[in-house]
Amino acid sequence: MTLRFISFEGIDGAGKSTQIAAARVWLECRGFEVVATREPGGTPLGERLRELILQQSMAPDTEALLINAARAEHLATVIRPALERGAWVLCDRFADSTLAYQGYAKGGDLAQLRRLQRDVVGSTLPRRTYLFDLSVSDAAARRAAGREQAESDKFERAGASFQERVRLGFQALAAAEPGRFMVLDAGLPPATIQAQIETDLALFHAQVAV
Ligand SMILES: Nc1ncnc2c1ncn2[C@@H]1O[C@H](COP(=O)(O)OP(=O)(O)OP(=O)(O)O)[C@@H](O)[C@H]1O
Ligand SMILES: Cc1cn([C@H]2C[C@H](O)[C@@H](COP(=O)(O)O)O2)c(=O)[nH]c1=O
Repeated sequence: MTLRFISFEGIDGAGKSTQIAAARVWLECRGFEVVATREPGGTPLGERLRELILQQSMAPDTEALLINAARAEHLATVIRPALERGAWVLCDRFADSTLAYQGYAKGGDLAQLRRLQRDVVGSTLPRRTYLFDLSVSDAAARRAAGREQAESDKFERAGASFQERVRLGFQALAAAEPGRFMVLDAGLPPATIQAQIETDLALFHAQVAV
């Protein structure tokens, strides 16, 4: 059921949204339905929770529970129905972000976060995860060039050492599951990364089709 479920992960500003848009076009040109979505968010309720999660300071357990509440709604009303009708789901962040941000970067208990994840996500896990690996300074420069500071959220404002811990967290997650993760050098030009993803999607699509 999760064969066409793909997540895109990485620190803030690493280039995920840019490549999701390209992957969407690639798949749609081949006749597939694509649902491109994001976390936290992806549903009307999830987008309201996103505002709180990204802007409001809160206790660590509250944050993890709200993120997972948004995820439960997202899975029930968007992700699972899309996968069941055969659509591809391209998700801008999923459960790995919770382990990287709330776990590795904020110091949350990884075992507890994984238990919560198991309860909420069950077996609806991405079959492929593209990790956009980029230096914290390059990502910050991209964010600064791409938008006004006033639009930044609390995670982006948490500083370079926080983003560094997020990056290391993602690298640890990728090392533990090399079959699911494909680590991309997000410092390469967009067209190069797009070609790498398209090559991978072509192989991946062939496996799904048989
Ligand atoms: N490979 C790249 N090289 C240089 N700039 C890039 C590259 N990919 C994306 N960008 C630019 O960097 C900025 C951030 O890209 P994008 O929004 O795709 O990142 P993101 O990972 O989705 O960010 P966020 O996590 O903050 O939503 C944008 O201005 C985008 O045009
Ligand atoms: C899913 C998820 C997200 N976050 C953080 C990571 C980012 O800073 C924001 C989302 O912003 P983006 O522009 O959509 O990338 O939320 C988190 O801390 N934990 C999570 O599980």
